[in-house]
Amino acid sequence: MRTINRAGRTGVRVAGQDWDSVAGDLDAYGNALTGQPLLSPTECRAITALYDDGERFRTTVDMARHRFGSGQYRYFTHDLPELVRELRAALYPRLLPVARDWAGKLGRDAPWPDTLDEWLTMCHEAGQAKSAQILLRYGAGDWNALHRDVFGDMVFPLQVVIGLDVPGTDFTGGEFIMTEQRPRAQSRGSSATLPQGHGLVFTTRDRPVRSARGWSNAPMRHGVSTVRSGHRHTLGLVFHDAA
Ligand SMILES: O=C(O)CCC(=O)C(=O)O
Ligand SMILES: [Fe+2]
Repeated sequence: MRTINRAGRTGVRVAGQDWDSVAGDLDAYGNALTGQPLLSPTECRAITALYDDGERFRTTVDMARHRFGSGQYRYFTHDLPELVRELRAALYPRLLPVARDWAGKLGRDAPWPDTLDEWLTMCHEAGQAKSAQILLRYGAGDWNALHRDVFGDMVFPLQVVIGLDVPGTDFTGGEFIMTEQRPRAQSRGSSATLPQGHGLVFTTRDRPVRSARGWSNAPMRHGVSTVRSGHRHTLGLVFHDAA
């Protein structure tokens, strides 16, 4: 795709985000929008156009068939588009301080090395060797059930979804939604509309929340509310690989 030569810009855009603000929102809500786009509208359209290029993907999931909701998503092969590879590698070290901080608060090991490549080698050696990067396509009536993208013991605690369409113009409905299961209490919900090209960083499995005795573990789930009209595409970046 033509964006290949501009892939270096992605690293610049990742570096230009206000990561302190992202970390603050992650601590408060378990999810955080990037304040600035990670992808230009042209790049968003180029990635969306890949959806119909079957060679790019290792598997296609019909969400209704698995009772995951309604709609479709496709797992990229390891031969990721340059832009996607660069984005994932640039995001990993930005999320690492939060991952390590959360593990410390929960009294857990923090097995994640400084670079994504080293972490992926660990995933592969542990038997999680398949690409987990996905492109999702939702039409009117489609939705994504509340879930967690965990494929085994190797888990990076944060992931990123990037909106590829313009909400309100290309589609209506289709909000990103999250629930936080509070210790010994009812769950809290949150939602986000993803502006085109913007990323939403969110909790993969669980996160520390303050409790009377220090920190408790709050299980989190994410999904997408029903798309009312149009089409909604997203790029899902997960930092561990799949089994
Ligand atoms: O389409 C979305 O906003 C969320 C997709 C999703 O489940 C993910 O990226 O893990
Ligand atoms: Fe997901």
